[in-house]
Amino acid sequence: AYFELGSMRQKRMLNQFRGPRMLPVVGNAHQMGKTPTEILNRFFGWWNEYDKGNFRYWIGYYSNIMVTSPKYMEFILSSQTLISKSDVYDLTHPWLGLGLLTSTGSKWHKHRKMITPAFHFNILQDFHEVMNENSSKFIEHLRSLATGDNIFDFQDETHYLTLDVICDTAMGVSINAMENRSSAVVQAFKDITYNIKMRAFSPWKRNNLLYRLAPEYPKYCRTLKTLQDFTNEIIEKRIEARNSGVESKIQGDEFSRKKMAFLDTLLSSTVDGRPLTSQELYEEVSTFMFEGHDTTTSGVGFAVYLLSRHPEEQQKLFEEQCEVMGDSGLGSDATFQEISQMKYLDLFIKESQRLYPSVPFIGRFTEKDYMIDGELVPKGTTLNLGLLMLGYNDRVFKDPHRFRPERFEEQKPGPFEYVPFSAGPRNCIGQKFALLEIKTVVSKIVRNFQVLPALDELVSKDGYISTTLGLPPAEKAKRDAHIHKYDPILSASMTLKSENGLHLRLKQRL
Ligand code: HEM
Repeated sequence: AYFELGSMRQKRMLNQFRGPRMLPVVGNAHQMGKTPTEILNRFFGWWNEYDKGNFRYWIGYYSNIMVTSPKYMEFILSSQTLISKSDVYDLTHPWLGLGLLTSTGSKWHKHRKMITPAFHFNILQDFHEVMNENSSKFIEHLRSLATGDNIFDFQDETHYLTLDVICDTAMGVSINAMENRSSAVVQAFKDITYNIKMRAFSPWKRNNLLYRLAPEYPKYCRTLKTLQDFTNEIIEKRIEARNSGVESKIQGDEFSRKKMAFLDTLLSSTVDGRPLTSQELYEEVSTFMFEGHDTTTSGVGFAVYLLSRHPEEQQKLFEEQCEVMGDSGLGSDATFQEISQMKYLDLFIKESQRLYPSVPFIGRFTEKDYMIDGELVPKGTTLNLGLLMLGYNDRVFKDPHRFRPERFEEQKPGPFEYVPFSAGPRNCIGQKFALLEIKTVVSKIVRNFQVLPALDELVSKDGYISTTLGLPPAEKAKRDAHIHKYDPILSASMTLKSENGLHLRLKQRL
């Protein structure tokens, strides 16, 4: 009775929205599905049913609106007040606390202003050196895997690369994850990101109290402690080194790099006229560690996945590399400027983020009533912004299941019709960093290897992707017949590493 009475006003207001019929107490929870794939299919099913617009659904007494209309996107993403995150972000709190991603109100405003200069053009150029160094190492490692018809899990390998890049740029230390992959810290980073995503899709494990009963809970606590100790120790050492003025003098030491790590920017910054507290430093550095490597892993992974399925587009990319780098420059590092000249690569990454955005959904929570596009959205509503769905809207992207990078040249989507990095004041602060890293790695891969799927028959024959997300049921059934166990995106979800991984083969070009 308490919950029913408490949600009466919301129910009355939300009835104006289209959405599936709900049952008492459970709402629509019984229809959601259990696995990430089932959940995504359910969302796409409703989205098609409600004419590719917004729809509301209830999980028990929690009201949700799936937002995909550009007008709503614009209102929400441009708002300076509707910036509180939905409860799914609470899953990151034990690790990240309240850093830039999860904080709200004046803390977020002040920290955003303070952190913005950390992505200044000059700093990004220094970071590009780190990206180049690490991707060269990565290429050498891939070379050792590119023997004969060897099949390996590409996503898994990429994870270590992006971890090395973010550790060096965020904290100024090298953990050499590519070589020390079994170290406790490296595994801890890997485990915690998997854990957060897995819990987001699991209604029971999402609950903190119930999660304590899960068999993996003790391991989760150990992982958390490993990460907290590691990050706090780096911060302490960095502060000590700064205080004693020995930063640049220790030869061969992990603190000897001259470039400015993100942590250094934080240590030289102030909020309300005071330096950041240890807790604030910890929260922001950890946020960057999380946001800065998992997203780029899937960014590189999905781009390379598409390379393997679409040989014509791969060839076009290779030709562009020859043009920009010159035949004799194919083995060298691309400069910042050369990367910006790679126009087809830019289109290719845009198209891969349309189909497989690294961040498929983002969430907000209304702390008061909002009037959006003539509709009253009541206080206490969770707004799930379906960035993933935007890419499959055939009113914006003609023939959306077709992989065609050129589409971004021919017709630009509106400012709120394609937003893989979000938009407005709370957009991705690391967008330029991310694109630079993804392009640096992909450009090197294309120059050095021909990327092939695990099995030849997985190559797309008609330019269409094999993912069935968003297709009407009849077409979906037709394509389902071609699903192959090696295809990671079909066999699992967009966001969770599948049981099969992203299996590829490489043939050396250089
Ligand atoms: C392909 C790569 C990436 C994608 C697609 C991506 C996407 C996004 C999206 C959609 C948001 C909005 C989240 C929300 O509103 O809840 C976001 C926020 C954020 N991103 Fe990224 N991101 C990427 C890489 C990075 C990198 C490399 C960094 C750091 C080096 C980074 C740091 C952040 C931070 C700190 C926020 C929170 C910003 C704020 O709330 O003010 N991201 N990102």
